[in-house]
Amino acid sequence: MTTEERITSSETRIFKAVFPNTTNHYDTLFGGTAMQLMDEVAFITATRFARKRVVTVSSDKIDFKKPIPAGTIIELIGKVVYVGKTSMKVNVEIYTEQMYSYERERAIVGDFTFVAIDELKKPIQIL
Ligand SMILES: CCCCCCCCCCCCCCCC(=O)SCCNC(=O)CCNC(=O)[C@H](O)C(C)(C)COP(=O)(O)OP(=O)(O)OC[C@H]1O[C@@H](n2cnc3c(N)ncnc32)[C@H](O)[C@@H]1OP(=O)(O)O
Repeated sequence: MTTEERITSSETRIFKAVFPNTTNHYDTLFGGTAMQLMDEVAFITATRFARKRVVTVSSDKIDFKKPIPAGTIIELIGKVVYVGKTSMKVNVEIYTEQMYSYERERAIVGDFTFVAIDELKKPIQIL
């Protein structure tokens, strides 16, 4: 499989409903919860790309562009955007969808870098 094919096949999408137990006093999704979900989808994307153990080494700027209200559906999309020697960068977007209409908008975006490691937790080549 080419690197491009691996990038395409490892693209990962997760849907969640935003319930009140994940919201703050503004009735919108907690920023920390959003970041945990983003790390999770990024981790799954990186693992599906590399098919090796990976750990998060860094998260880049995360932009919270729109609030995510309780009672909406969110879609998280993880995509590998850079492959280095032992590291790779995964871009994660969160889209908000209204439950009872087709209204949809991009709410949060950020990048996460992972390093592939061996049994001794030392960096190893991604490919
Ligand atoms: C009970 C139920 C609870 C449920 C709840 C569910 C929650 C569900 C969440 C799931 C989410 C899962 C997520 C799991 C993932 C972790 O949680 S992992 C835990 C957090 N991460 C760690 O502990 C990693 C700690 N760091 C390390 O161990 C070491 O730094 C590493 C990563 C092995 C790297 O070792 P190093 O000696 O620094 O490596 P070095 O050779 O200098 O660099 C290696 C590569 O990394 C790059 N790099 C190094 N530092 C950086 C940096 N700061 N920025 C960018 N690139 C960097 C280098 O450029 C190099 O890249 P290449 O040129 O080779 O491509």
